[in-house]
Amino acid sequence: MTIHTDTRPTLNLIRLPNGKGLDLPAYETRGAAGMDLRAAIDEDKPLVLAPGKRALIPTGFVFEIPEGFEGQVRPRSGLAAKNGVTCLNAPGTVDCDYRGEVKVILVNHGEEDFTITRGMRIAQMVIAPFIQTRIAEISETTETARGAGGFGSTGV
Ligand SMILES: O=c1ccn([C@H]2C[C@H](O)[C@@H](COP(=O)(O)OP(=O)(O)OP(=O)(O)O)O2)c(=O)[nH]1
Ligand SMILES: [Mg+2]
Repeated sequence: MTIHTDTRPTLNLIRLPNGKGLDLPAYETRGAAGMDLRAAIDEDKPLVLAPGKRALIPTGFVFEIPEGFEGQVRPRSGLAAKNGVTCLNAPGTVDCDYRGEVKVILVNHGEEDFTITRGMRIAQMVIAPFIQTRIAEISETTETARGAGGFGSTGV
């Protein structure tokens, strides 16, 4: 018999009053990189995002992201491709010391109104490791072949 242990880090979360009854953020498939986040808006107050407009949408949860990891709030490609709806600040950064409600900044780059209803999966969050560096001010950098070339310097 093989005993499978789940070695994944744990993501603790707290459900806020506006998250009552919402499905937990979840990985929709076995290999999904991101867990989908749902709109914790009022059932009887759908949010109509007009073309060019943005909105800060609550998810109903506070996440306790493990130390050394961040949450990256990213768009869902389906909303982007079909409706032109994306995360304005993609990827949004959720710090591991943040203890407020995770929110999603959606923008409608499409040509039609986009209606967001309670529980709609509006974005996804990827948990990724990060490092912090020591920061040191210096007077000269090392020489490299690239030098200061960038922004298309190597051609198309
Ligand atoms: O899409 C996002 C981006 C950020 N946050 C929360 C978690 C994050 O830890 C905090 C601060 O984000 P950020 O550092 O990107 O924003 P800021 O404008 O620099 O605010 P602050 O001065 O609070 O750091 O806001 C979200 O809930 N969703
Ligand atoms: Mg900041």
